[in-house]
Amino acid sequence: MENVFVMDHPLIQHKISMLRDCRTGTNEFRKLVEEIAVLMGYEAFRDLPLMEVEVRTPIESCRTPMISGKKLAVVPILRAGLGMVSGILTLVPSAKVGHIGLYRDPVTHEPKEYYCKLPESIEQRVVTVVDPMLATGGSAEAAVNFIKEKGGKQIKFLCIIAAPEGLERLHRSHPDIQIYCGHLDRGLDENAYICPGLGDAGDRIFGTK
Ligand SMILES: O=P(O)(O)OC[C@H]1O[C@H](OP(=O)(O)OP(=O)(O)O)[C@H](O)[C@@H]1O
Ligand SMILES: O=c1cc[nH]c(=O)[nH]1
Ligand SMILES: [Mg+2]
Repeated sequence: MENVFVMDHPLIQHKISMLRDCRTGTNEFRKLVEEIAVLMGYEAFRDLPLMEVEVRTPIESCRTPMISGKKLAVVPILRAGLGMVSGILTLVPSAKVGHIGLYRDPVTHEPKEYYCKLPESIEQRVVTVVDPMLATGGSAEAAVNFIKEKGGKQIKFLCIIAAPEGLERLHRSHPDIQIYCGHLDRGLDENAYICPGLGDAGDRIFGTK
């Protein structure tokens, strides 16, 4: 699928396996989510535009590439997406941070909005939406809808684990955005949880249940 990238890096796969393990506690889980976000961000930012700048080394002056003045924003889907923000900011520390609050209705599994605050001039930014889990795709689809309604144009979506159902829904609704998945799992169960998945990402990051 065009614009869909499933990661195959061994470090990402290894860390995802550790996340899945039900014996992995909150502290370690949170660290792993952050580390995976760094590794996924490294791949996802491959296409950031560069420009040549003049730099004087101790030897001589040269023209050398730096990230062009493109503005960046990272937008976690609350709560679980918060766990990936620090990893992305490690790579792009000057990015602005927006927040979109959504939770899944326990019966319909459709997303309910409770918060949305995005950085200014969103239309000029590369917007990286982060959420560890892409299950039915309802939350990601709604988040991208909000960002587009506010003018966002260049959007990337990063998830650690995707179900085929959610990936297809998000790609069908928003074929223009780039979707990066750490791993594509088998599918959803009757409660719309990803199988084998890792359980409830928000609860495991924040130690709630
Ligand atoms: O693709 P979907 O079917 O929409 O499911 C994925 C969403 O479910 C989880 O959030 P949850 O509703 O558990 O909220 P939380 O992060 O506050 O725990 C997850 O972090 C995604 O946002
Ligand atoms: O498996 C799932 C599905 C939705 N949200 C999660 O946190 N986990
Ligand atoms: Mg949750």
